[in-house]
Amino acid sequence: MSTKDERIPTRLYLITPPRLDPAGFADTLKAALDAGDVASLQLRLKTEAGDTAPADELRRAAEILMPLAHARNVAFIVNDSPEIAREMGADGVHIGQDDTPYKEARKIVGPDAVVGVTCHNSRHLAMEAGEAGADYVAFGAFHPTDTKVTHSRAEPEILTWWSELFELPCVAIGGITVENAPPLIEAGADFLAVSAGVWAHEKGPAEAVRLFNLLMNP
Ligand SMILES: Cc1ncc(COP(=O)(O)OP(=O)(O)O)c(N)n1
Ligand SMILES: Cc1ncsc1CCOP(=O)(O)O
Ligand SMILES: [Mg+2]
Repeated sequence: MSTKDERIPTRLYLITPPRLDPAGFADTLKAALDAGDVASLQLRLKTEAGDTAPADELRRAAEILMPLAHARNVAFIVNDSPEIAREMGADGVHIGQDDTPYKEARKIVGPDAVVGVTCHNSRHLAMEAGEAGADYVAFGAFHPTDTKVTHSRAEPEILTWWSELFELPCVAIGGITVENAPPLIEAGADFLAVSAGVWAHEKGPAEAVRLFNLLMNP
């Protein structure tokens, strides 16, 4: 087991707000991505009812926001839709347990794209996803969140368990803020997936990205 010092630093995985005007969001996104290291940006657009946003909305947002991410060497991940991920030339897709099954998603996006899988607080789901060929597993929710209705609560121990047993990266998600992030970093999260903790930060998204980076690269 690597000691904390030897570990590759945890990195930030930003999740867009669930509803946005891509043209109006562009400057906010640029400022956030310019404020510190960000590994990836997930386009996660939802209807008021919580369903995946219509394809044309995903396409328009990707057309505007993906170039901003790529210009800063930030991977662009589409949530829910492997078809849109492939069509728009995104770096990958994130799928949950109620989305396109992994094997089908992989067939659509191809072998070189990133496919991430929601595993809630389940060791079994994570081992299943890893075995199937997922590029990362995501555990959560670690804290209460208003961004998504969640039914499972994960504890930091699952990050340590995963990191000590497997090479595959693990992502922590759910209500993560600058204040509650340290135990998740210590526990072994390779990435912190954050939405409101950045976009709704009292000092603005850019400052939130700067503060998260201070935690991860002290
Ligand atoms: C990195 C990451 N982890 C988990 C999720 C949740 O995905 P899912 O369970 O499919 O729920 P929705 O986000 O689609 O509402 C995620 N999007 N990203
Ligand atoms: C998509 C998702 N999956 C589990 S919690 C969550 C919401 C993440 O957003 P926030 O960082 O605002 O809690
Ligand atoms: Mg989903």
